[in-house]
Amino acid sequence: MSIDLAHVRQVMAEADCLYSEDQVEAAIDQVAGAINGELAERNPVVFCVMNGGLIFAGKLLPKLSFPLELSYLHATRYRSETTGGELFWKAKPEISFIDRDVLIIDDILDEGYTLGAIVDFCRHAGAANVHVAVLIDKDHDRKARPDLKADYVGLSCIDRYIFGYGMDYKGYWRNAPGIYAVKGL
Ligand SMILES: O=P(O)(O)OC[C@H]1O[C@H](OP(=O)(O)OP(=O)(O)O)[C@H](O)[C@@H]1O
Ligand SMILES: Nc1nc2[nH]cnc2c(=O)[nH]1
Repeated sequence: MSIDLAHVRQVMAEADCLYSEDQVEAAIDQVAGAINGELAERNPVVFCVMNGGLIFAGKLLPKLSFPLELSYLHATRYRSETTGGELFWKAKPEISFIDRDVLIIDDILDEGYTLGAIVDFCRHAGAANVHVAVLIDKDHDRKARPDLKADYVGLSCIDRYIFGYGMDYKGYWRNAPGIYAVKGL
């Protein structure tokens, strides 16, 4: 499907900045401090959830001051759309984590279907403990499992479609240096 780049540029030009780069970086520092305080002795296997978790993981990991193993997994339900559908596994974890602590890093906890499925998968596959870090938690009452909380949350946001810092608008602007809400969404 071809995409109208002029439209993609216009979305950025008209977007509302919810968090500046400095604010996001400060939130990442806080998350790193909390993880350093709690997981330093737990020898975790860390999984970055592609694609959205990439920037957050890339910024967060160098701030973690203990040895860890890193890999990725890829589960998606938005697939460049602005509403979610069926969860689709593109890549399951390859490093064994049986009886290990697992830390999942993702960009956003929105309705929570994605993280719920990932956490269930890790638990059923034998993880001793599953910890979740998200850059941002969207505030609404449509959570799939209200009991499913992230252990580490950088920021929270209003119920709008957001992009930047790993989060896309129709596949673009994951590189935006702040967190922005699309005008009208
Ligand atoms: O809480 P939920 O409503 O399930 O949504 C959150 C998920 O949606 C996004 O992934 P997406 O499916 O867009 O894939 P992407 O990471 O490649 O952008 C995001 O990265 C989270 O993994
Ligand atoms: N880019 C982006 N991805 C999402 N996945 C779930 N919610 C969102 C959102 O608001 N923005």
